[in-house]
Amino acid sequence: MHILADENIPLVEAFFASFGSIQRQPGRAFTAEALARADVLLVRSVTQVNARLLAGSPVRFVGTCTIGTDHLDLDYLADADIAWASAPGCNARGVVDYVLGSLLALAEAQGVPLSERCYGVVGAGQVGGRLVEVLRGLGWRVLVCDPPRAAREEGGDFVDLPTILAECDVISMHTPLTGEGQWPTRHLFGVEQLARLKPGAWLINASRGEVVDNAALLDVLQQRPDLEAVLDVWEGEPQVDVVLAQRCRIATPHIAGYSLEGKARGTAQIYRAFCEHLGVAPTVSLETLLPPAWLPQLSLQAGADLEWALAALCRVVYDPRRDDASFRRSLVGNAQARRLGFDALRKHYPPRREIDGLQVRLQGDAPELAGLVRALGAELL
Ligand SMILES: NC(=O)c1ccc[n+]([C@@H]2O[C@H](COP(=O)([O-])OP(=O)(O)OC[C@H]3O[C@@H](n4cnc5c(N)ncnc54)[C@H](O)[C@@H]3O)[C@@H](O)[C@H]2O)c1
Ligand SMILES: O=C(O)[C@H](O)[C@H](O)COP(=O)(O)O
Repeated sequence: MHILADENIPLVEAFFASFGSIQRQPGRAFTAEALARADVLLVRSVTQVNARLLAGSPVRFVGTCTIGTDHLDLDYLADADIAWASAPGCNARGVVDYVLGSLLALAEAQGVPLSERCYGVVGAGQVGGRLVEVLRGLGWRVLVCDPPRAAREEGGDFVDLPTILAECDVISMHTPLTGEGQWPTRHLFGVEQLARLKPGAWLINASRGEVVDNAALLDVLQQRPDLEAVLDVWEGEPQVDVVLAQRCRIATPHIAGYSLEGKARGTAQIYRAFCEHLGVAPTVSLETLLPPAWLPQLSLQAGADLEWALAALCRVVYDPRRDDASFRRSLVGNAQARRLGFDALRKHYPPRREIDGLQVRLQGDAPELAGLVRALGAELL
C-alpha cells in the first residue's frame, strides 16, 4: 500500500508506517506522479479533493486531519466510491483558547470588563458548543444561534441571527462553510448583517474566511471606528487583504486550532478511521506519542481578582497576540511573498499546549476562583 500525505501532518509515520510506504509532499502541490501510485491520501484543509485531483488515481481512502470538510467534494467521493474520513472536534479546544485570548486582548485594548458583555455564538457544534460551555461557566451572558440544531432539538435555547446582531456585544462565528441547503453560511455576514452590528461590537471569525464577506467587513470597519474584528481565516487565503488585516485587532494565518494536541489528535482520529475502514484493530495510541505535559503547575491565592486570574491562566498557556505579531511582520513584499509567508508561519508553528491541561492549586477559601478554573476546564489540585 502507498500512502501520500501532506508534509504538514504530524505523526503520519508513527501511525501509518505499518500499512506500507509513505510519501510526503506539500498539500497545495501534490504531483500527478505521486497521486498515480497512491492508495491512500492524507490531507489538510489546503488541498481541494475533487475529480480534478483524483480522477484516474488508485486512491481508495481520503483522510483529512481537520474538522472542516469544505475542501472535499463529497459528492464526487461518493460517486467514485472513495471512502473518506475527517477528524471532528480534534482541534476544537485550540480554537476556544484562541477566542479566549482574543477576548482578553480586546478587553485590555478597550478597557471593557469581559463579564459585562453579551456574547453571541453562531454555530454551536464541536467548537462553538465548547466555547458556549466555557463562557457560560465563567458566568457570562451567552446567546446561541444554530438554526440546524434549533430545528432538531425541541425546546433548545437558541435565538436567530437578527437577535444576535441586535443584542450581542461580541459575536464569534463557528459554522461550517456551506453554499447550499437550508442554512447556507457563505457570506452569512454580508453587508446587511454587518450594518446591524451594535455600537462597539467585536466580531471574531475563526471558522472559514468565506463566512464573512471580507470586502463588506473592510468597508464597515473603515466607516465605523467603534467596531473591532479578530480574523484567523480569510476569503481567498493564503492571499490576505493587507488593509483588512491591518485594521483587525488580532489577525492570524489560520492557526486558531493549531495546538500541539489538536494537530496530533487529527492524525490519530484519521488513523482510527482508516483501521475501521480496513476492519483491523488500532495498535498505536496517541498517548504514547504526545510529548510530556510541560505546562507549569500554578498556585492562586484567595482574593485574587477574577479578570486578572483569567488572563493569567489563559496567557500562561497561549496568547494569540504572539501569532498576530508574527503575521503582521509577514505582511510585506509582493502578493506571492505574502502567500508564502502565510504558509510558512503555519508550517513552522511553535508548539502550543491547551488551557485545559493546566493544573491549579488554590490557597485559602476561594470558591469563585475554583469556578473560574473549572470553567476553563483546568484541573484543580
Ligand atoms: N481556524 C481554525 O483553525 C479552525 C479549527 C477548527 C475548525 N474550524 C472551522 O470552524 C467551524 C466550526 O467547526 P466545528 O467543528 O464546530 O463544526 P461542527 O460541524 O461541529 O459545528 C458547526 C455548527 O454550525 C451549525 N450551523 C450550520 N449552519 C449554520 C448557520 N447557517 N447558522 C448557524 N449555525 C449553523 C451546525 O448546526 C453545527 O452545530 C468549521 O468551519 C471548521 O472548519 C476552524
Ligand atoms: O478545519 C480545521 O480543522 C482547521 O481549520 C484546520 O486544521 C486548519 O489547518 P490546516 O488543515 O489548514 O493546516
